[in-house]
Amino acid sequence: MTVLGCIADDFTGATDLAGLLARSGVRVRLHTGLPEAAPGADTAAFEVIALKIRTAPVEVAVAEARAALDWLKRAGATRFFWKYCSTFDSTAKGNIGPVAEALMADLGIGGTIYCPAFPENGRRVFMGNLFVQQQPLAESPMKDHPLTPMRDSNLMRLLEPQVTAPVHLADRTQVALGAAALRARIDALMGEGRAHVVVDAVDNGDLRVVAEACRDMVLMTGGSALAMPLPSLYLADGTLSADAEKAAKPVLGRGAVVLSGSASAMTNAQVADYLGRGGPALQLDPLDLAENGHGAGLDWLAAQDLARAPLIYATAKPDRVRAVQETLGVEKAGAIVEAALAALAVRARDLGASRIVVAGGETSGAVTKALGVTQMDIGPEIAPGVPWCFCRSGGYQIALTLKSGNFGKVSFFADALGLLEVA
Ligand SMILES: Nc1ncnc2c1ncn2[C@@H]1O[C@H](COP(=O)(O)OP(=O)(O)O)[C@@H](O)[C@H]1O
Ligand SMILES: O=C(O)[C@@H](O)C(=O)COP(=O)(O)O
Repeated sequence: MTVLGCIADDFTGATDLAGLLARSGVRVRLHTGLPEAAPGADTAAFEVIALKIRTAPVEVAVAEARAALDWLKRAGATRFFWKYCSTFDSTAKGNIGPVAEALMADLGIGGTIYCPAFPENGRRVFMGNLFVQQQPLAESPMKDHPLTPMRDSNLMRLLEPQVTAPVHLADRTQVALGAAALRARIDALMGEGRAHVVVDAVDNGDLRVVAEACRDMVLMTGGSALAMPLPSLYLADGTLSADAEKAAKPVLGRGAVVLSGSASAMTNAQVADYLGRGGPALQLDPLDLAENGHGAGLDWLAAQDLARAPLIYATAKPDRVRAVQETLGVEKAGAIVEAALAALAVRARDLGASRIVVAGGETSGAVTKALGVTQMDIGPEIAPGVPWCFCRSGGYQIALTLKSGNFGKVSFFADALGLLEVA
């Protein structure tokens, strides 16, 4: 029986959430996209549905999230988690707020909480302001994100234009009073009407207090780290019985490929590190892709020794990305790169790559869809929030890791490839 039904707004975010829940040893099942079949009798305690709605039009995002909620309800879930990015990636239109309000309406509830903090990756919320390492969000590299540039650090100001009900803050002084006092404060802030409450958290201890205070709420929203304590809280209070079924480790071949479509500061550093190791690499130029398609990339890939894990990347510095976007438009530039990397992933798999490393949230969504992956088991964690996932694609058993642009150490690509045993 499903205890918690989770909806994630992108694919990297979903593997992040599933990986953190799975740390507890409970069974977590990840669906990429809305499952076609109705829930069966074998639902996992934690079911995660990965959508690709972070930058979708609001109506599309809301419709898909509501369909996912309906599936999770039919799986037996009575509590739900809406997972968005730890850097609150969204625009004034949404989609964090509109999806939360649609879920609240469908669940018949008046309020929910918002806490994107992910301290292990340097995301902390203090007095309603989101920090990335030591920088306020709007001064961090997220200010230059190609699709959702974050130009304000204050979560209340970011959320207000996205919702119709009032936005409040339960700050760290209230979190410091412990779970019971915090819950009383949140309930008071929510009052009788509809309301949204941003909650501070600067470390995992704070997140445990917030999770403990809110664990029986019908809907919680936040980053993966807020959900992380829930399995142990549910095990402790008997909501969940111990169920430590783990994913079986598949035998994988030596072929691998690294596909990078993230333009984040961290991914730029990771690409530079991997290039420095001297393996085969191909840089994609979006302007060239727009004019000539990605046939040349497919030919290049076919000539590579996949045991050397070639890197194919569109990753570029912000000024280069901006120049491309000015020529092609933001959406078209993104779509062209995503389509090329998705096609290259399919070709790499068909050529024998059984370990596929993908960098970038939108990119991961495009690649996973093209590979026809519908369900994944969670394997070992390469870095906080980035597990290897095992799945089937086109008749092949593969391992896929979907790395958020900002996650992982500089050596992430080599770390990932070094972690799994190959035949
Ligand atoms: N050189 C480039 N020029 C323009 N757009 C790019 C370039 N490289 C990547 N992109 C696009 O930028 C977006 C990056 O988003 P995403 O994959 O979600 O990465 P992140 O995880 O860093 O947010 C994608 O749509 C991708 O196709
Ligand atoms: O919460 C996070 O930071 C991640 O799980 C996440 O959502 C990453 O999104 P991308 O940076 O777009 O990969």
